Amino acid sequence: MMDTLSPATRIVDVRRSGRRAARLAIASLYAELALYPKPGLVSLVDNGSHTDMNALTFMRSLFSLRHYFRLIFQAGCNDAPFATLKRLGIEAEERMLRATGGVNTHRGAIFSIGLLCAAAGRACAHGGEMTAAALQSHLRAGWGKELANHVAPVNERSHGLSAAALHGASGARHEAADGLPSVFRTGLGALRRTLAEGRGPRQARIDALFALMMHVSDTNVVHRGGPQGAAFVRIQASAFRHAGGTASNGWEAHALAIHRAFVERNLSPGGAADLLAASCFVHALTAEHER
Ligand SMILES: CC(C)(COP(=O)(O)OP(=O)(O)OC[C@H]1O[C@@H](n2cnc3c(N)ncnc32)[C@H](O[C@H]2O[C@H](COP(=O)(O)OP(=O)(O)OP(=O)(O)O)[C@@H](O)[C@H]2O)[C@@H]1O)[C@@H](O)C(=O)NCCC(=O)NCCS
Ligand SMILES: Nc1ncnc2[nH]cnc12
Repeated sequence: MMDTLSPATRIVDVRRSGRRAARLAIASLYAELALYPKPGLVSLVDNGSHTDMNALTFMRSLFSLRHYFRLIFQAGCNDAPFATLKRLGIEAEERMLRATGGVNTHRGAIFSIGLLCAAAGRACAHGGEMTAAALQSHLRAGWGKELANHVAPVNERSHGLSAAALHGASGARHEAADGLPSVFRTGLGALRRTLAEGRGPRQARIDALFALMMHVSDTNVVHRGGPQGAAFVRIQASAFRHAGGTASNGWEAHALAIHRAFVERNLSPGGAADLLAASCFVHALTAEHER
């Protein structure tokens, strides 16, 4: 679509879009935190399988990211190189750690939702409708090659890389290198299906989380519970979904029982939680163009 806006109007439009994207990113992180029951994960009700963080830790963390998402959106508008995104991501991680007293709450979300904000900025600058397909296309066209190289960096250590080395878990790096299929296919698909069946946002987010837990190679789960823990998560998520998910009358008691089973086993699907927030972000950002 030809750009018919004047340069001054374009600048205002991009700034307004960046602020909107940042608001939606923070709102999506809060929507994930507030969802309950969420197997093994921190919510406003309890701390799940975590002794090092609670809802306040997550609130401090998401508030510390309010400028980051707007800045990385603007970097995307300017077609910034991956090195710029990486610098913004590392600076955001440092602010997150200062806000949480050193606890890793949103490292994965800084990565996945940060990349989506950059893709949104690129889509905004190139014009055209902000659809999910356009977002995924701009993510791949903008930084696909660098993300493919980001899969196994040298001289870095992390829980995710050790889970990959020890157990072959693929994690956030592979997810992004593949164009975030868990967001654009699994998470977004589950959100849309449940809403189309007439159930509300809470049920849609629960169904999306369990779909993600079934399909995602989550390095948090492998880091904490090894391959056996990962198998347990998949089996429980599959059982919930085969019982009908939130279409089943007893879904809440079933989800609560799974939450308690994960806590007993110290399991926490933090990767699936991040991807749920990322799916909620894409759904909100593209809603007006996907009718
Ligand atoms: C690419 C990075 C995310 C680094 O990835 P890597 O795997 O090397 O490093 P980790 O530190 O392990 O972070 C991975 C986090 O990503 C989330 N995650 C896991 N699996 C997936 C997946 N399949 N798809 C997407 N995301 C995934 C997950 O993050 C969430 O869980 C963490 C909280 O849970 P917890 O159990 O407490 O985690 P820990 O503290 O590690 O364990 P304990 O000590 O408590 O037992 C929290 O991070 C949530 O967000 C994984 O933890 C990226 O960070 C990177 O490369 N950064 C450098 C900057 C950069 O390049 N940025 C690019 C542009 S934005
Ligand atoms: N609610 C949550 N609990 C634990 N880890 C998480 N990672 C992202 N969201 C999380």
